[in-house]
Amino acid sequence: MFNIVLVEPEIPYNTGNIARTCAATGSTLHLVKPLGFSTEDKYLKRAGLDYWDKVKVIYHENFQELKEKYPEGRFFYLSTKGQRYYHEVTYKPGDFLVFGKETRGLPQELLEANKEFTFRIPMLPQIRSLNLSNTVAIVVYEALRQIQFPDFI
Ligand SMILES: C[S@@+](CC[C@H](N)C(=O)[O-])C[C@H]1O[C@@H](n2cnc3c(N)ncnc32)[C@H](O)[C@@H]1O
Repeated sequence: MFNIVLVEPEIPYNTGNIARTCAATGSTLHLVKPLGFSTEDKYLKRAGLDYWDKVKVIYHENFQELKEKYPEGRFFYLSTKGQRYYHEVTYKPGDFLVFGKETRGLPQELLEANKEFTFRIPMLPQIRSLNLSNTVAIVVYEALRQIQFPDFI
């Protein structure tokens, strides 16, 4: 349905939680290397529970490689630096929702090159950022709401 892209994720239980969200929403999970953990990590597996076999996971050596694989893809970048809100996008099935690493977010040059496709989730001003796995859930469920949760119960 949607494509969730994690660029260089660092914390295994975040990626495990996100894998569970992907299983629940029929989203494909794209993991862009380098990863900050082993794919055998016990926290990664535990956070994803027994849902791992229900998720399509695709690994990419770097972000450029991923973009070249999907030349027709529509890419939306999630960052605290986005000038517009995430719910202002009109999402379509197959869209790529791109999230940054826990410590540093998405690379500055990627954000600079994609300003008009970069969106933020509103927060009170004194807060630096939301947890990565929470942002994925917020955005993918907004995207699904817009397409009216096809086949969901
Ligand atoms: C913990 S945050 C990274 C924090 C980093 N200092 C920054 O400002 O980007 C990890 C990722 O979660 C997503 N994220 C967290 N809070 C967000 C927000 N309010 N709006 C949009 N994306 C957010 C972004 O994709 C970000 O790259």
